[in-house]
Amino acid sequence: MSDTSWSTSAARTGGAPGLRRAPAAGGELLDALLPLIHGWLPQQRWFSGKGRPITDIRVLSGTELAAPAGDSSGLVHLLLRVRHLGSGAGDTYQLLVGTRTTLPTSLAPALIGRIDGGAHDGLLVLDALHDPALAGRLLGHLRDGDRFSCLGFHRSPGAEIPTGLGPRVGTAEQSNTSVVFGDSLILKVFRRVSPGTNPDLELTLALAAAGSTRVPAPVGWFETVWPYGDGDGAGEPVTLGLLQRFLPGTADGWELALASVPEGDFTAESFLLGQATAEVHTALARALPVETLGETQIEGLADGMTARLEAAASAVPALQPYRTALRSAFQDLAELGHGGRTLPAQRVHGDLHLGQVLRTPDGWVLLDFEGEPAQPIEERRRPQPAVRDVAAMLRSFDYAARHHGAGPLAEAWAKRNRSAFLAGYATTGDHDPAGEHVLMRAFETDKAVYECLYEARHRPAWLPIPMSAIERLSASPSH
Ligand SMILES: Nc1ncnc2c1ncn2[C@@H]1O[C@H](COP(=O)(O)OP(=O)(O)O)[C@@H](O)[C@H]1O
Ligand SMILES: O=P(O)(O)O[C@H]1O[C@H](CO)[C@@H](O[C@H]2O[C@H](CO)[C@@H](O)[C@H](O)[C@H]2O)[C@H](O)[C@H]1O
Repeated sequence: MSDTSWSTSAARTGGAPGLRRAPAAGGELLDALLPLIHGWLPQQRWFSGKGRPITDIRVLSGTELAAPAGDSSGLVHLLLRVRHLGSGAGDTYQLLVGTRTTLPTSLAPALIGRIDGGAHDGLLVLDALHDPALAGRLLGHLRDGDRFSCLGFHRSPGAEIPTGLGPRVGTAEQSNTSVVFGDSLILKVFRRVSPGTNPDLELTLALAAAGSTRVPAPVGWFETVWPYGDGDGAGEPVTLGLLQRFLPGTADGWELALASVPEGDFTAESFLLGQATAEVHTALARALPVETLGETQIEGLADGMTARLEAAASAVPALQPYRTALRSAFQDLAELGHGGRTLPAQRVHGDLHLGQVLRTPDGWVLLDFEGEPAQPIEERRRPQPAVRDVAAMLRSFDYAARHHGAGPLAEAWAKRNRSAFLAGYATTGDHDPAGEHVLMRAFETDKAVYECLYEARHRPAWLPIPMSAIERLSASPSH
């Protein structure tokens, strides 16, 4: 299949990447697209730089995905480096941009803008994932295992990708964009990307290969090569999208839990969720490398948590009064190591919460193994104590309980479900985290600190939820 690509420079041009081999038409199209994207990008839910003025948008790579004969619409894959006032290297975003000469009314919400002047005057530019025909073309590339320059599409061995599946974009508030095809498949297109295989792909493939049914089966993926010619990550793979089986008619744990707060009985589900989490941990520990953390590594873990606390406290003033008390949770963790304790570490989910689990008729399924989106991929791929996920899920019960306000009933709901989850985990896992007070307090504190920063940035009205945990955790010593 032919392709036109505008790759990035391998050479250093004043420290910044630039375009190499830009065919006149391609370069012109990119020049015309960028001003439109500049205005559109900050309005997207997945754009993480909201509120910070954009100083610079640079095309790291632009690849045209050739159209089938007779199709006049264009499809261009872009990796864009966006920099903000006062920030360093910036973030890299993935866009799939469609071009059309006319636009049916139904596609109006997908419109990014209209090119005004030049060789492409009047061309309509749209978010291709919201255009069913263009999204269908992407699925076709996955089916056929196509390659366009560095952009490679893959179908999992033995997996089938049927034709004729109608696409629709998922409505969930997301960090990425997912397209559901005919209630059979779901394609998650990662929006903010970085060098390295995304753990969502890596762990899903590993779990499926191990025969686990606790993740939707991976069906395909597409990737490229990190387009910087120099510096960190040069030449590393970059995961761009993951196609999985869609599980229709399921409800996520957040919706189900909320429906039972504060008086309903959700404990049987929480117990099963604890079991499912432990099963996934066991499978991950068997399938992927494990480590034993000794004194120095445990100290490093505790130092990392302290550093996160300090960074969060500078950004969220409400955390300031609790800094000393919270630091003690991390000091106690370091003391475990000094006292000769070692900790098993393994690959984990990394951002487990009730919104990341689906209840199917056969039980709970875990989604989105990406880890915390703000962490570098290298960090997210590091083996860690499995209790990180356990503590994160406990936080989620607290969130659900307090979603409609605090009170004794909400508190009792959280307590019941946290205990049931821990009990379920202990019956299936190889250890009982409930007895690990120091570990649990350190990881729960670390998560609540992360949540304060997350909420302050994304949903300030929710900040009181993690802040109430901060109050509780700072008042309760580990011993
Ligand atoms: N395989 C699937 N089957 C059914 N629904 C899914 C599936 N994968 C994701 N979803 C739905 O899409 C939502 C977002 O998916 P997720 O992987 O968490 O994306 P993001 O990383 O953008 O948050 C989930 O909460 C769930 O409701
Ligand atoms: O789902 P994402 O991978 O985008 O994760 C981020 O957003 C989550 C919110 O959507 C956030 O989770 C926090 O809020 C949840 C309720 O909305 C709650 O269940 C979680 O326990 C709480 O941490 C997550 O932290 C963030 O990384």
